[in-house]
Amino acid sequence: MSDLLTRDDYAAIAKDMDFPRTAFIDGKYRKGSGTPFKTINPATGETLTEITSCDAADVDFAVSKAREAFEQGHWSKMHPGERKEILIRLCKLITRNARELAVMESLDSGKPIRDCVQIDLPETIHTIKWHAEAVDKIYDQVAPTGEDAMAMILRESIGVVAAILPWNFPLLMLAWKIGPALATGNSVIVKPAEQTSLTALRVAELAAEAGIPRGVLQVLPGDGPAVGEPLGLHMDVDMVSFTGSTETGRRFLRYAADSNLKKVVLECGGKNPAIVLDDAENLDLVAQHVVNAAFWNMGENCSANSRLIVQASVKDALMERVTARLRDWKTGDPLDPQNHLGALIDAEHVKKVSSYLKNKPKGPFVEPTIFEVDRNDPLAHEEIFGPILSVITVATLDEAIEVANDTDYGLAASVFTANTRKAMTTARAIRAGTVTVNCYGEGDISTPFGGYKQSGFGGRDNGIHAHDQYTELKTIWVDLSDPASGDNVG
Ligand SMILES: NC(=O)C1=CN([C@@H]2O[C@H](COP(=O)(O)OP(=O)(O)OC[C@H]3O[C@@H](n4cnc5c(N)ncnc54)[C@H](O)[C@@H]3O)[C@@H](O)[C@H]2O)C=CC1
Ligand code: BAL
Repeated sequence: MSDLLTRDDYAAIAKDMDFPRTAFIDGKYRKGSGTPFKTINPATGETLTEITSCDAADVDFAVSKAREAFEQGHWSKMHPGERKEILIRLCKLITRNARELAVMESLDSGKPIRDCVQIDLPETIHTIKWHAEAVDKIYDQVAPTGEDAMAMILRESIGVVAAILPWNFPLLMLAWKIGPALATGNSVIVKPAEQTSLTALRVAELAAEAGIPRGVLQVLPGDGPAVGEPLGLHMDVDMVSFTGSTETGRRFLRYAADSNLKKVVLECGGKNPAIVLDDAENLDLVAQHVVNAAFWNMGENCSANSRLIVQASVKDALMERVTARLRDWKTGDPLDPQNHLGALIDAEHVKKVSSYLKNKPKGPFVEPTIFEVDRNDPLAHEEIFGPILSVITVATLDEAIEVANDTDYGLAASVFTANTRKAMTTARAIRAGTVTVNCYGEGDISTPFGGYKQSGFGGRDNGIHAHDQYTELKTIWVDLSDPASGDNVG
């Protein structure tokens, strides 16, 4: 907590804050043509500011500017080392403004300030920097053609990318998308979630200050139908990279099918299991991981371990420790650094999460809740996206794996056991993009993140694998055979 200020300090920063109110298009703040909408502080219900929504005409204009920038090549054809320098300059500007951005993120999303300061901001900066630093160290390939030819396999920027963002990690998801997409030379149009547009707009302003050419990074606030749909259907958008619900992800596949077959990469929901076997060591530590995995970010996290699958003989001992650990996790004012849980994103989401609870919360603050359920209970299957943990007791390892895989999702999982062979066979048996052993996490920036089954489609965020999303492969085949031999024809 040493890097945290007091609640009063954060409130003072919030009081003096200027919020963006318009889109960021073609290198400057510009009013969209749509209707203004309120951006609300979920913790207080107060209006932070009104933002002018964009509409389909603004999408057309931004796409034309993105295309123009891409064709001109001031960014797309810039030496990768120079792109790296500019992105690192952006990271320095974000660092310089980190305190303001952390408070803005907390006010706009209800996330606890301690997480914004200690996780979201440092991870955002680290992500952009990592991709920037990687991009001038990647070599293309030469295929094993034999002596008579030389075939080069090159990666080329894909063109105009639309990044559609969720509200649960506004800055970090922005970084997961723009880090690799900009590093690889694309023009990017960001559509933030309508609940949380502020920090993306501010970062676009900082990107211009850092030297990213106009049209290369644009931010278009507005809701799904106003901005997301026209981007998804646009004939001159080459790719959509989306994070959000599986339902909306499906729409983007339809938009692509109904327009130009743009590439679509989806990172969607999860109902992720944590399996605790009876030989798990250090149950105090396991309990810490279980609590963090289920309740971090109010459970508004696609990779939350919202199902705990525990072997019967160890269940009581574990649950005692989980309950004890939870006593330290306080819920309340997001600007108070003592609180681990802040406010849920909006009234509609509070209503959805509350529908699973007997004691209805009075406001946006929902206390962590644990249910012991049967494996067929809806609580064991539906993505709630709130601070609710469903505990399912099993007898054997085989049953644990069967229950873990009994879901439409396949984003992440954790397994706790002292036995390496069991850990590895379980990790392999679980159909999920990330499996952590004796810990909870999403890996780090060096490891790909994304889902099996209905948790994802088409690619991975993070790691060098993310660069695959934002590049096309081109083969250049050169005939080296002797023209006099005639072997090079037909
Ligand atoms: N990372 C994740 O896995 C996330 C999952 N969710 C899940 O989705 C549920 C609903 O949350 P929402 O905010 O409604 O998520 P959503 O998936 O509808 O929203 C994500 C993004 O898609 C855009 N969008 C929505 N409808 C659209 C449409 N018709 N066409 C184009 N773009 C559209 C939104 O404006 C936002 O930018 C949550 O309760 C949670 O279960 C929500 C956010 C993130
Ligand atoms: N946990 C990072 C991705 C997401 O929740 O949207």
